[in-house]
Amino acid sequence: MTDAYVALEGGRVVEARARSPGTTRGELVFTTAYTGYEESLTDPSYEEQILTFSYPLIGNYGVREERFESDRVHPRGVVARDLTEDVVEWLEEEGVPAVDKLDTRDLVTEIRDSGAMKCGIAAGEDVTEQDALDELEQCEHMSDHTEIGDQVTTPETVVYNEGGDGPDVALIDCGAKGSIITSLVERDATVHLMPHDTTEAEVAELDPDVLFISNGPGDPENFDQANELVDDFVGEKPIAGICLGQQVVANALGGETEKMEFGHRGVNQPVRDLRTDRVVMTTQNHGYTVADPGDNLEVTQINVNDDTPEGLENDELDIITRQYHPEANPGPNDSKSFFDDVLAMADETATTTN
Ligand SMILES: NC(=O)CC[C@H](N)C(=O)O
Repeated sequence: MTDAYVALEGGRVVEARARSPGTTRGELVFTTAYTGYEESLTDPSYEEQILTFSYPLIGNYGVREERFESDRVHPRGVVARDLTEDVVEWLEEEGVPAVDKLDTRDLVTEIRDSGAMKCGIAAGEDVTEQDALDELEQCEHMSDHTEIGDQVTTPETVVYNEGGDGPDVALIDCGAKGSIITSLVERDATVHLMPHDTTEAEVAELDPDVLFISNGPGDPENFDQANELVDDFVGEKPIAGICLGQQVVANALGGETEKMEFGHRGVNQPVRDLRTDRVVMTTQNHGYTVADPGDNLEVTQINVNDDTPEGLENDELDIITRQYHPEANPGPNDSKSFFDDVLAMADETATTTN
């Protein structure tokens, strides 16, 4: 019996099985990752999106809190071929609707052909096709979620590894994954996780060794204050960024971002470093990209599949950003040395100014 419906932009409705009941809406995206469902489901970058897993069986090794990237599930809904009881229980507790028993290959192919799309879901006893279409009708474009930063940021500054021997990092929380904090703390940095709307005066008072803009959901143009901070501190402090962070840094320094067709979504995205000519496999989940890096940033890494910028740098101004996720979780650890490079910029500045 059909007790769930997935309505796609354009009006097509796909039948499914309800697992975690409810109605929901969001931008329909996918991940091709075959592991790491706990990490993906707790990644704040999926806020206001519905996540489709293309790998057919999700939940086969349980749900463990130590693998979470934040303290809650962020996608508005979950779609998979088969979800295990463990995952369903978790999603029910979190109040996040989930459906399975539908052809996810077909869904992902449709997203790849038509681009990221709006989606409405209705799941549970007595729901109708119309309920899913009503949700779809109310679904907003990602770029219209102008206050999305408020939904994912820390309400106040939190300090990790206070008194550590390494540099002080002001990590501007646009929806930061926990593994970014862990990667810095493992290198003995002190991380000051600060709200996305932190002011220039607040950062100046802290006087960190590095300004780091985190990953995050939605359109980078909706993170005005993070953009301002980059503009305020460029040339004064080393600057780093991951994913949305790279996009914000580019926008702040005269570049431009744009929405991609369906984004980069998986844990096997090949990236070429143009300085060393080496290729690494990377984790990615982004729907916007830097269309023009502007005059201040050199493109040092590109995506092998479509040549889009994956790394931006300015050696003189001490800026280094990545479009992919060096912190992994999920995905390969090939580019963890990014964090060493970030902290080395801080050490160099400390040596030259002392
Ligand atoms: N993971 C991220 O930080 C995603 C960045 C941005 N929200 C995008 O979709 O492009």
